[in-house]
Amino acid sequence: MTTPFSFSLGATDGQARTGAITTSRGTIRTPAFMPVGTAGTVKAVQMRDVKATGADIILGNTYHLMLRPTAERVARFGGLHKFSTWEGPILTDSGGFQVMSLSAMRKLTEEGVSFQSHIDGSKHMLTPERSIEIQCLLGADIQMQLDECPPFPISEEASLESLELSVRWAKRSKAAFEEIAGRHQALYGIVQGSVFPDQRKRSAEALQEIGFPGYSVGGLAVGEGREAMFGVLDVTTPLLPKDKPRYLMGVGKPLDLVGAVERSIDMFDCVLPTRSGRHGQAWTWDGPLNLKNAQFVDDETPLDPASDCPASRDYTKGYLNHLFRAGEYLGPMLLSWHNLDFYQRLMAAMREAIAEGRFDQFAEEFRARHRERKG
Ligand SMILES: CCOC(=O)Nc1nc2cc3nc(NC)[nH]c3cc2c(=O)[nH]1
Repeated sequence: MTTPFSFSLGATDGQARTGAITTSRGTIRTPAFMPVGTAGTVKAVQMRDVKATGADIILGNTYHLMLRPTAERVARFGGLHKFSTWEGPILTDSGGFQVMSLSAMRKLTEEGVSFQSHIDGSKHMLTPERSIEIQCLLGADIQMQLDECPPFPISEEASLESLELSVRWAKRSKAAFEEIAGRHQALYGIVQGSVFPDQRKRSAEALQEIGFPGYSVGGLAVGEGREAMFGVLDVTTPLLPKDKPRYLMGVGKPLDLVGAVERSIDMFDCVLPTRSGRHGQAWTWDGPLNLKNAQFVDDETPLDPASDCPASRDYTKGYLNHLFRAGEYLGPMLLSWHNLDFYQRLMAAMREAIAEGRFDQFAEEFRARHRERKG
């Protein structure tokens, strides 16, 4: 655990950029997509297969793991890497977003968030300090400050109050992190301010005052829509230091990823490839396919013959259709695996296009080909 966290910028092409994040557990090629490993598992996909798709880093959720099996038990197993057998870098969230979206009886105060577990109703308190303690017990290489993700829409004054709280929690998170984290670990600040440009500026400046090795853009992908999200990125990313990674949380569909890379985002996480895969939706260069659809019953072609991922190359759409109609476990397993492989191929294609100075052309061709809705 000696290699300190560092980010080196590679090629740039307009606002888009490539880079490499060095951690003590390996290098992350950016722009990067992080498969979501909510409860210490990327649902229905083995870690060796997640790695085979090209993922350099996965995400773990503090809220889920603190409730079950608890952070202390994961620590007794040697941390989340050993427990889950994922040997590469792990990023954990701070738990705030999921407490607000999953737990019951939650009460938010200056101190933190008290809530009842959605699993067994047990009472818990998440403070900036406790969130950092949990993320350190898990052994996360990249950690998040505890923040408040405001609902959308929200009034300007309520949004300002929320971002000010998140800034105070950023300070407390960093103080706690400096007390107990290792030099190989990094803590990101989270920019809030909803859809208000002046508030995004205020949040970005306040966080840089505190100083972080990376910055997340929070408060997005909460129903504001693609154009409003891009609009917030247009005003926010230019305010952030160019030599530090920018992470857009909870995003997104392939067209969201392309548009956000175009607006200089370096890191993404989203449950979409795995969650939609479990329900029969396959993501492809031409757009999403619902493999349960009758049109695929006799389809003898694979999802992507050009891929080296067995799930994309070795199975016909007709077989996948059959698996989902029969309710077979292998259906969600193969489609989650394929979707993760497609997402990594998209990220690799974007990294290559940026490095070769042809990202605009790539984005234009992708947007022309990738039909999100039929017709
Ligand atoms: C992943 C690290 O996140 C945090 O610790 N806080 C945080 N998480 C978010 C997750 C989000 N997911 C979506 N859409 C699916 N939007 C999100 C926003 C946040 C956020 O503001 N703050």
